[in-house]
Amino acid sequence: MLRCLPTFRARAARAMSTTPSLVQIEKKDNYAIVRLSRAPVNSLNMELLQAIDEAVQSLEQDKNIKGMILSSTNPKIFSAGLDITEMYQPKTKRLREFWRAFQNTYLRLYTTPLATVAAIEGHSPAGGCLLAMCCDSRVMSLGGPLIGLNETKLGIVAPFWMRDVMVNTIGHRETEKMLGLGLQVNALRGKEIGLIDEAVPVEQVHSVAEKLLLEWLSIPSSARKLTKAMMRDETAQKLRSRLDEDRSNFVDFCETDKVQSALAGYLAALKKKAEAKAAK
Ligand SMILES: CCCCC/C=C\CCCC/C=C/C(=O)SCCNC(=O)CCNC(=O)[C@H](O)C(C)(C)COP(=O)(O)OP(=O)(O)OC[C@H]1O[C@@H](n2cnc3c(N)ncnc32)[C@H](O)[C@@H]1OP(=O)(O)O
Repeated sequence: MLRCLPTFRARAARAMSTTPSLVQIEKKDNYAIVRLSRAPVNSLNMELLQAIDEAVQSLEQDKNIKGMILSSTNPKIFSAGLDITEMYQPKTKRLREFWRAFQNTYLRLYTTPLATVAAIEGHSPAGGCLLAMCCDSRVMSLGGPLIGLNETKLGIVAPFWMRDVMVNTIGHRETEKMLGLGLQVNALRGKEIGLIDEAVPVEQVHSVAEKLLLEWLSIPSSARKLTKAMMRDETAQKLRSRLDEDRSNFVDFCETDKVQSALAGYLAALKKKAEAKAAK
């Protein structure tokens, strides 16, 4: 048995070196930094969504961990949102499972008793914006990066629960404009409308995120958790009571010719842009 151990260790090490983790977890004293790590742009495919859900769940079960900072290994991109290739020319079974993973990740992150801060160094459109809005606070870097729910610009519609989270964050009228026009804003504008709590130079994003997290963690734990639940459970419950219906709506909507051709056009535009960038 003892002689088997090095072989087992070597195999495990080999497996780790060949299977890059989609989410990196770095534990500090009483909190963890969770870094999205799916190259090139952290687009949220089913496996990344599941990995985020599992990461948060495992931290919830660690009695030493009270909070987390959600971040990215790519300083230019927090997350490019849902992986469009999951929705384009999909297989129905996978599409349903993909949406289930998105629902689960949202519910986990929005209602986790952990204190959560999003450290947004780079772009954060659509699903990326949702992940950030699920956190208790958001810090974003000044300059180029943009954040927002841009779905309408792709010819698709965000589900009611993405809208609800935005309404809870920035209010009804700002959501009406952001969502309807598919707007993305920079950190300064984000701060003006309450989408972002702190807009700072990129090199300060992590230290300010830590400061905000420690502020949440300075509140007596049970009072903080019960208040979070009081603020968020009603919104989460709305989806929990309609999970199947929401999945069916998504699958039906996604499989329409109109949505498929909108997604084809958007993917082609992204590809063209990437090719032009590579040619420079
Ligand atoms: C009524 C009932 C309603 C039910 C629900 C119905 C519908 C569903 C709605 C669901 C809600 C949707 C949420 C979403 O999240 S949709 C995704 C929206 N995301 C975006 O629009 C972002 C698109 N990407 C970009 O804008 C840029 O890529 C960037 C993130 C700003 C990064 O720019 P840059 O660094 O210049 O990188 P590239 O553009 O060159 O991209 C590199 C490669 O990555 C590919 N890519 C980018 N984003 C995605 C994505 N979201 N999914 C898949 N792939 C993506 C890109 O094509 C490049 O690939 P290549 O290197 O192979 O060419």
